Amino acid sequence: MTERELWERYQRHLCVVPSVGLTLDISRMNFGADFLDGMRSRMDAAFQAMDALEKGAIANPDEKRRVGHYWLRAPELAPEAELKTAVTSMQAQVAAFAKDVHAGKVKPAKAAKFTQVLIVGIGGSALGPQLVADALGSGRDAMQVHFLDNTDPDGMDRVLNGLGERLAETLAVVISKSGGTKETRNGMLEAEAAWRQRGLDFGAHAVAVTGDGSELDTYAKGHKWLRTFPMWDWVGGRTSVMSAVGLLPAQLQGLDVEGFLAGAKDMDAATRVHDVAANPAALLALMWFHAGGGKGQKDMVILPYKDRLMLMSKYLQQLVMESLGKELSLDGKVVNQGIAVYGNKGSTDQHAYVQQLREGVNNFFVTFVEVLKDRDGKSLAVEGDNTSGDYLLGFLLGTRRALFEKGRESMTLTVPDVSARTVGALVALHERAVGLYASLVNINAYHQPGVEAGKKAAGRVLELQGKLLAKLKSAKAEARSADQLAQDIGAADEAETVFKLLQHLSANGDHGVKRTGGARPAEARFQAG
Ligand SMILES: O=P(O)(O)OC[C@H]1O[C@H](O)[C@H](O)[C@@H](O)[C@@H]1O
Repeated sequence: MTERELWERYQRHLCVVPSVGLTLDISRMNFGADFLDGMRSRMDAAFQAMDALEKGAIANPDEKRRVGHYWLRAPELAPEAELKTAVTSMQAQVAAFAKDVHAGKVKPAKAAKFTQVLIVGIGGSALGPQLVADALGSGRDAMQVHFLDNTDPDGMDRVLNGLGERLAETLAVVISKSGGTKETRNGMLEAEAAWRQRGLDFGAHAVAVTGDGSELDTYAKGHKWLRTFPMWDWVGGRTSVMSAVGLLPAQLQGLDVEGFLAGAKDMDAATRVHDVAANPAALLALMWFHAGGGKGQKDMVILPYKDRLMLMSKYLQQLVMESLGKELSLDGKVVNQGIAVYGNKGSTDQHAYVQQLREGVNNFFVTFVEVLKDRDGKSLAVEGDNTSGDYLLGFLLGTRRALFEKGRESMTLTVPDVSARTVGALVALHERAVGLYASLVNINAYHQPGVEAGKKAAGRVLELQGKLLAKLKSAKAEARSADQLAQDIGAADEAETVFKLLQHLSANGDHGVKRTGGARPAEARFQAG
């Protein structure tokens, strides 16, 4: 294709969303002239399924749940008055609480004001708040936000020690839809202990966002936390950033929550239309389908040329992979669907893996994100008249061209700035694209049965550890191999897991397990100290 033809293809296919100032350019995807027409009936079915979902159909059949994240920014569209009230009342509660915190009406026991927020959550209960905080935050925010999003002890120490004295003025926001996620429970208990060590009452510094009657809800009420905010089963974790999960942290941080919701609402209006050419979510879904043959054969590389959007790939990784990575189709056939997502930011990535993108295995397509506004205020001329921002665009366009020359496909999303409106619109765009793509490939985007297997297996590992410790204590002084100990506890088939447990136990002082003997598994001996 000549540059001239490409320019014409760009203009012909450019999807423009004036309400949020976003454009989607699909001209550098190599779909044929008849692809869009050929997909029409499948796309129509996807639109219909989406319409039904928005009207309150059971769009998540396995869990028999409705899927209501679109109502979070347009409560008037909720199918029942109670749902509308639930959303508007949550929004009002969150705003009023943040206002009281900022004004010092809700205050800590031993400091004048809350100045820090510690969010404890994981997956959908952390990634949205992390994206929003990083994309929109600044040193001028009403409160500074910190995260515990894992059960890594050293990771937690780093955050809690970093807060140090400021724990006295920190508000802990523990977020878990189910209220039973172990990583979050552990983070909460570790945070509670850190407060206690400083002679502070955790409950007077803590709020929860969780489902009514969950373990976390019961704990928060039992320990007289400041309050709890609701989460509902009709909002999925990975699409919960516009529920209290994302809105409470954003309000506390002092971000433009109204703009965030309005950007999403405007994008929803643009992506609800059944006209593919005018609907950027439909086009995205179709391009994903084209690139991967409807089977996810190509990975999605997210490349925003903007530091503030660095977490977008991480956020989309969960949204896309947890939604689309499914073994079974809606009819119960084995399909092993999914699209792998990775990325970071440009131009930084040009100095890392873009080498492979241009010359290595051609198993991906890129979504470039171009942000028109460079910065607040004027820029320095760094070379001739050129600014750093001119370079950033130069690198984006240069890389895009270099990839195209080598037959590597890409799309470009162009947005005016990284404002709350824009971030809301980008989230909503991808939520809709994921839902439509799921219909195109006939899967349920709204459950995550695969996640449970790992959790159950982890439970069995900890059970095994309990038996192992009991055995080690009863057989004190006698050093035994992993194989012997596995047999002792009736788990001969699990010798490898037993060895891994012993290796970890002996590397840490918590349980007093000592290791002697050689470095290889068969040579190692373990005993209680
Ligand atoms: O919010 P929670 O119930 O604690 O869940 C946190 C996360 O963990 C689960 O394993 C799911 O895979 C995620 O979709 C969810 O967002």
